[in-house]
Amino acid sequence: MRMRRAHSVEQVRAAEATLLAQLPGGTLMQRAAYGLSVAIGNLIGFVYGARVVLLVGSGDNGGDALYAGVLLARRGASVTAVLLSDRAHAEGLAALRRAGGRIGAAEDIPGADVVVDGIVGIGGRPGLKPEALALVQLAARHGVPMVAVDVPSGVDVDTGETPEPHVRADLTVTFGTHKVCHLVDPAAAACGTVHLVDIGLDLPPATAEAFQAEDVRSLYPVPDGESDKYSRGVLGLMAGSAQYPGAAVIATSGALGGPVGMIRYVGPDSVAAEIRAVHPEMVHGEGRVQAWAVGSGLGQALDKQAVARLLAGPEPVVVDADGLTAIDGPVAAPALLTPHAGELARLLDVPRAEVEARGLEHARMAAERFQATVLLKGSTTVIAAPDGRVRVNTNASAWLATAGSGDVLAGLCGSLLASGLSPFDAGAVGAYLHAAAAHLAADGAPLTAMTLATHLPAATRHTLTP
Ligand SMILES: NC(=O)C1=CN([C@@H]2O[C@H](COP(=O)(O)OP(=O)(O)OC[C@H]3O[C@@H](n4cnc5c(N)ncnc54)[C@H](OP(=O)(O)O)[C@@H]3O)[C@@H](O)[C@H]2O)[C@@H](O)CC1
Ligand SMILES: [K+]
Repeated sequence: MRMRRAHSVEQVRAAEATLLAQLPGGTLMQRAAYGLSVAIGNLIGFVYGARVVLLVGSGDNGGDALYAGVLLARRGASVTAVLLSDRAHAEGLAALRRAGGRIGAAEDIPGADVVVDGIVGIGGRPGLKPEALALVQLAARHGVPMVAVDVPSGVDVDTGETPEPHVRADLTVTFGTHKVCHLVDPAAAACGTVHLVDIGLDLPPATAEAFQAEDVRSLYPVPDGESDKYSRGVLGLMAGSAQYPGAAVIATSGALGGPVGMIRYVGPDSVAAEIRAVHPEMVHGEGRVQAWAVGSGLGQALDKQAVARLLAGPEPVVVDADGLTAIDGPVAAPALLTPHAGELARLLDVPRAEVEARGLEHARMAAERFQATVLLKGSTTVIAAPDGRVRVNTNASAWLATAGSGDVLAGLCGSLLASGLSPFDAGAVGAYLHAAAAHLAADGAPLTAMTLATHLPAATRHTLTP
């Protein structure tokens, strides 16, 4: 499967307007409603005799729900529409009545087989009005599956933020393209499974992209017959300390689980000895490198000037953990910064809760301010380039939240940089493979950073094998 692309509401509206001008009225809504009705049937597993409740708001989102209701009613479903506005889509409502649907109320919800959220779509503001919220909560209390039309009503479509109450769907059926809220948490978590229905929109470059295996395959630096350890790339590692020697061991493991040909460690003898005990192939001491990974576990041993020299230098550099504290302005080197929410909050001097609530916005802000690619770690990892492009990684495993997991990622991303990927590509490929390794290693149970790192080759093999 190819990259999942998300577009902004503005982009969708523009593409829709072009197409609307070429097609008979109502065609797009019919395409959307047909895809929606099929997806609803697939979710509940039957249509004939199914009890379907539509929550219908004032706009075209409600119109989609009504026309999907028409198609389901024609196939033998019992369809009721709960109208949340006296301006519900008039033609859709008339068509539903003709197909045998009726106007319903809250008491239809507890016995329903599915509730369809047509409250608001891309025209919605965040939040639900009290009446809508009560209906949504009623469905949740009775465990009735919820299908969101286009987006779960109440989320912020263009940012993935959820400042107000919103729908939590089991399935979201969207049209034409993904929206940012389908890819970026916390809204993405409220979408359930996302099903995309093609309605023929001709779209510009995406606002955000989510990598799939095929995208990783097209970028991964696979060595060829001419490769040697130097041409595959040498990674300089400035990580770990007497205080945290393990971070250097783990980052080395992450790097060796990537495509790099050799690791040079720069740091104290005692830490080098610990790395060597696990990875005898590591080389200790300065020398030519194609990229740097700095920061993991430096603790009080952090030499800000040494990090600042790398940030000013020509080689690309991954900056993680303590290394991030050396950044106070635009970075000259091609750089990939890998903060978690707390570290990004410190970098931007804003409260952590703001970064957690509005990750995409803050990752973008930092990328622009520091002229570096910013990979913000989280349940969806956001990767923002200084030119405004955004990628998100949506296949994370909750087991990844374990000590040392970030050191593995920093090493892996460094390895990808040293092999020639740009910071933006290294971030996206690194985040994807890191998560893929976590799924393999955890397999539904806890994992450690070292097991995560040792599963990188298998995760890479799975991903690179079509
Ligand atoms: N674009 C496409 O390609 C296609 C689009 N299609 C469909 O159209 C949908 C967009 O429809 P839309 O433009 O009519 O807007 P929609 O989301 O139904 O909102 C309508 C009105 O709701 C109101 N409102 C706002 N916030 C609210 C809130 N929190 N709680 C309650 N009410 C709220 C506000 O009205 P106001 O309150 O300001 O009077 C607003 O004007 C799209 O998502 C997709 O499903 C497909 O049919 C085919 C192809
Ligand atoms: K909706």
